[in-house]
Amino acid sequence: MSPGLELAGIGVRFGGLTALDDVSLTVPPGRIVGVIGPNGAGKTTVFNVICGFVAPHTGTLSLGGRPLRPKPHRLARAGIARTLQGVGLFAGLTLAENVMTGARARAGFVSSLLGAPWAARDERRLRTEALALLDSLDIARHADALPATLPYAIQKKAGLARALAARPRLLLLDEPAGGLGAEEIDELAALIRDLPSSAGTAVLLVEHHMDLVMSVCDEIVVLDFGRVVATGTPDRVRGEPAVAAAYLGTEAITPDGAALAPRDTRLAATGPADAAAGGATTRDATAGSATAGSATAGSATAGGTTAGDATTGGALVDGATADGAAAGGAAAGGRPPDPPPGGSGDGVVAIR
Ligand SMILES: Nc1ncnc2c1ncn2[C@@H]1O[C@H](COP(=O)(O)OP(=O)(O)OP(=O)(O)O)[C@@H](O)[C@H]1O
Repeated sequence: MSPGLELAGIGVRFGGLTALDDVSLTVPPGRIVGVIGPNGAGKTTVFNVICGFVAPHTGTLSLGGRPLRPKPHRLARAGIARTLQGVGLFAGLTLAENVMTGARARAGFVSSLLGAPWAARDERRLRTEALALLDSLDIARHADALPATLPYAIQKKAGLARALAARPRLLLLDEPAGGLGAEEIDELAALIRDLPSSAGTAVLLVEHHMDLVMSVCDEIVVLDFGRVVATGTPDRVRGEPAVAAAYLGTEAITPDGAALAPRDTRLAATGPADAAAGGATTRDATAGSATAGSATAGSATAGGTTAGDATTGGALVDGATADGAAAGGAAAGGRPPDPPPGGSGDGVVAIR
């Protein structure tokens, strides 16, 4: 079996801020790997590297055994599909038409553009495929409705259908549980668990909802301050002290023996930008430290080197951007306080 996604030694800096530091992870075909970590840990940056919105300064990427040099507008051709944190459907297209855009991205259909004689047949085939996908997610009855007329959970499923229509080798799921209720999340978990086995797809999931992550992932990679602090099965990761430290701010020892200070007091000046920032943290300031926060945000903004920043959205299908949805890569900002131990509002549940 050909290898799936491999990231080796990926490093990303935004000015003086180290967003990713020597991050390595593998997602074999047919497996689901989750990336978790507190706010600002670097999860979205991992996705943005894979999608080509952010260029790493160290490390290599490969997909299917070949070097991956992602171009955001050609992701589907590279075998990658991504769902967005929001929904990101095209507002003016029906659900079926939205899903058809995913299939077009895969196949590079130009027949309809050219008015080729076989265009109508191609379109019928795409629609049949789209309806089958919507049916598999139990939303085919909404095929001809516009997204805005439907409940959020159905729009989310349609976003998933559109990504699947590209028949990706790698599926990136960006906080799929966001905005869903408990019952809908259970249903989503069942769908996600079925994805790789049915198509041999490698699935990389970024999600704050721990119950979902723990229930669907074969393996979990835990990031904190841009570093991998734990990797393993859900059961193993759950018991890692470094994970508790990352989420709860307790002192802990990483698997390689390095001491981790409580998260909110950790300082790590790494370069001129930090010096200019008056020795502020290399990451977002912690809650309650307004001075460090503005200094860090200032240095990051000044040094921001991404191709995407706040406008990296809508990269679900090649050449397509949907109604302004942002796929991450937000400009530097303060790191919101982490949820309290044992769970919080906003659907975020801490490790337990
Ligand atoms: N384009 C950018 N320019 C400058 N700094 C950035 C940029 N994108 C991300 N960062 C910073 O890099 C760090 C990692 O951000 P990232 O969005 O990857 O974290 P995250 O784990 O996805 O957080 P969240 O859970 O809040 O979405 C943060 O400190 C963030 O402010």
